[in-house]
Amino acid sequence: MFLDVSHLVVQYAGRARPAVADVSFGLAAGEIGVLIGPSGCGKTTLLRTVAGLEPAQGGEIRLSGQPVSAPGLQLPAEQRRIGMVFQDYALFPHLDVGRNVGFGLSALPKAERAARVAEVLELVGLGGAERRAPHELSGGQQQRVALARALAPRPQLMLLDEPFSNLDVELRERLAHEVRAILKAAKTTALFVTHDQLEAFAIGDAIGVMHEGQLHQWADAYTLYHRPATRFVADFIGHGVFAPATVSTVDGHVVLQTPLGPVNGAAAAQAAASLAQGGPQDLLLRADDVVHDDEAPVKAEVMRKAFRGSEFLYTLRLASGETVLAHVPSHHDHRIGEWIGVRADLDHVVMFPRGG
Ligand SMILES: Nc1ncnc2c1ncn2[C@@H]1O[C@H](COP(=O)(O)OP(=O)(O)OP(=O)(O)O)[C@@H](O)[C@H]1O
Repeated sequence: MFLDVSHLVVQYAGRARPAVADVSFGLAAGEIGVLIGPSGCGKTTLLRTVAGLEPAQGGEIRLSGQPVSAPGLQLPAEQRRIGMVFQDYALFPHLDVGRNVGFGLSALPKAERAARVAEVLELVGLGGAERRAPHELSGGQQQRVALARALAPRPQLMLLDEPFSNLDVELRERLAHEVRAILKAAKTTALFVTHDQLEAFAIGDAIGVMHEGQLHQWADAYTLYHRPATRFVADFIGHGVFAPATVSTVDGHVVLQTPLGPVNGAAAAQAAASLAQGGPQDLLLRADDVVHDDEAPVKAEVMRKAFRGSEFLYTLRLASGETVLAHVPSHHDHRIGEWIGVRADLDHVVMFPRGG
């Protein structure tokens, strides 16, 4: 692994619990990792510790095989060859774009510096912008200049902490894709922090979900969504609810009972196997497991709806009183208070012990 974080512990003085608690993960060279989690879960602390801006109390960080943080060792930030783009990492307002980008290149001869500045500006789509002043640029362009400035000295690792959080939603989504392309073109290994799932999915080769200092899962987006390792990850990623999982045998077949009616087949067999391990369990019902079907015998009342372009996210209440969420194509525009038919369409089941 190019970046190797192993059993890392970071605890602020006077705090009862560590901000980062026994966290381990790795990034291969050229890979982009994303840390995601609710406010206060320790993402920024972890990133700052990798950067060398916070001391670790335990564990090890290796960069390209070399320990940069270990018991008795904390390599200073400036010796780690790490580039950083932070939300509040503003450009120098009195320097033009070229001087901003060339800021970390003072060791290079003038001509080489100018060539490298031109090269990274080209990379971020701002070729020829050297003479422009930061205030003449849009927020998105300024962040691309900040990215160019961080990339210019050829860091071995890039760290980005919510670099788009001051920008509007549409621009954020576009920039997320652009930044991924730029980092890939620069063949840079990068670790990115966000609390926005769509941003994480757009950027990350691997995504780590953190909660209260712990890393619950480190996996690609597909695995996080479909095979969440813990109940917290299942709840945090995507839209869904938990319902009690029970199986029964009907005419010799195993049937999974859900609030949306019985489910047969592979999903039922999988649920039965999981329940056989003992103890009550809950079944995750994602919004895309709940299908609107006028013919379905189970009806649900539309409580809320959020328009998302191609689909609605409906919040539905069943006659049994339980709430479920459903993604429904947006041409099915039902009124609040209307009752619509719903059924479960489970490809596989995700279950966790109750109360876990
Ligand atoms: N300098 C500090 N001194 C003491 N405690 C701190 C310090 N910085 C952060 N903390 C605490 O450490 C925990 C993790 O904070 P951190 O900023 O790493 O979380 P985060 O996931 O990045 O949150 P956010 O998304 O809100 O930025 C929180 O409980 C926070 O209050």
